[in-house]
Amino acid sequence: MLEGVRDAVRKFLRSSADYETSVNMFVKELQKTLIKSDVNVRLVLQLTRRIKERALKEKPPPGASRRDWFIKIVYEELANLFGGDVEPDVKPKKIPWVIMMVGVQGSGKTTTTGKLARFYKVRGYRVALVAADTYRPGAKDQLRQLAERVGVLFYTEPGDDAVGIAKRGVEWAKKKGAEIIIVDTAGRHRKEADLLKEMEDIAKEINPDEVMLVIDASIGQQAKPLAETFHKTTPIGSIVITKLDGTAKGGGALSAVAVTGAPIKFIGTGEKLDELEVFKPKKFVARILGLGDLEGLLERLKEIEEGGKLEELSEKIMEKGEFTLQDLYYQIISVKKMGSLKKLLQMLPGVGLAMSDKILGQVDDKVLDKWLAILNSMTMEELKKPSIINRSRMRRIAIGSGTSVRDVEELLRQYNMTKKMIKQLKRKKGLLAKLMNQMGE
Ligand SMILES: Nc1nc2c(ncn2[C@@H]2O[C@H](COP(=O)(O)OP(=O)(O)OP(=O)(O)O)[C@@H](O)[C@H]2O)c(=O)[nH]1
Repeated sequence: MLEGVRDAVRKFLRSSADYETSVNMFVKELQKTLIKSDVNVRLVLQLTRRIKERALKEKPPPGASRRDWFIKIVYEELANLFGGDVEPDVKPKKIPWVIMMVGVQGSGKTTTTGKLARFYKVRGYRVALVAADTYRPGAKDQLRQLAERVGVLFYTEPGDDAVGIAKRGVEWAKKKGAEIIIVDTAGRHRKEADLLKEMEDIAKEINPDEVMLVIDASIGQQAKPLAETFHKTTPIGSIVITKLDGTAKGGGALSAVAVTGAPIKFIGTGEKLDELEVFKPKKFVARILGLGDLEGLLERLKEIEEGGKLEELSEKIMEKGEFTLQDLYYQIISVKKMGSLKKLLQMLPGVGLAMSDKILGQVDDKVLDKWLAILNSMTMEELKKPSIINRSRMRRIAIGSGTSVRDVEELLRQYNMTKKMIKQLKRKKGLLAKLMNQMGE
């Protein structure tokens, strides 16, 4: 789902067009993908307007590139679209905790009841399931089988007294010492009004601690009126969106529900019993954006924001005896934050060593800025593994940083020299330590 976003991010980070053009291109692709995923058009426009506004207004902290900062903005705004910075609380607030499952037929309600039983069982709770769907033939048996497979308590009765079954089931489960009691209810009746009435009656009788509404993701933005209808009858405590694995419309369902303010607690991502996830908007969006890239990027921005730990950085490098472009990058950023090139030269084994006295004389802050621009145009992978930087990558980096291929080559040459020196130093230190040890023996 939303694969288009990941592609757009990739294109954006690699694009050699200027910043504003790249932003506009990205925003257009984002709009297309979201609308295809059935996100409400008004929401999409609001979102992209905010992204553009922030992209033009916000200044990244020194050392961070505008492009990286832009991805951070997109990340935050998309997370907002899907519910913001919440991490749902799935721990029962008291014991026993009674959950009543509601939702239309076919939404995956019974399957989700089984998944929840498993979810809580593996977290150490004693779970009981109560089958009170007296309308769909086979629903009770389906739940009984799920209960057996998961290995939890199970209650039902023959007949169609849904309210009575629910009530007696909950009482029975409490007597059996169940800590989590989940009641499955019908998803269809001859008339919608009857279904809602039954829901209301069951809720009155068993007084659930949580009413959980199950929604099939493939209904897209129709999830909003559905959630509202159910909420009017019985206040909905939480929502599960199922079948996110099988539809392109998941983005629509998630954003539509997020707008209502009802917390989405879980998402279903497959038919198997363990395919249930606690829904965390930020984690979800990170996945959409392509987690690998994003992790590196957020890590970079965090380092930049914290910054200033020059000695630590240097110590780490000497300890490892290895020096990557990423190290160089962080060092330069820290130096920029401190604002003095002299300090850099005193403290950095990396850059300091790389610059012979002759070069030292020529170096000024402009060189640092140039290097920073070059490093900023590299991908995380390139920073960590500079050996992959071939001619075509060099060209891209040069264009992205507004420098020349020769500048990129020069930086790499200096870097390689430094790397060698650090290795030698490390070896020397190691030898020295060995010698000292032998002498001490
Ligand atoms: N791919 C996928 N399929 C799911 C998921 N959740 C449920 N299903 C499937 O959806 C179908 C309907 O699920 P049920 O649990 O039987 O439907 P229900 O909502 O309980 O129906 P009623 O009991 O009549 O209300 C089944 O084939 C499930 O395997 C999911 O997250 N992903």
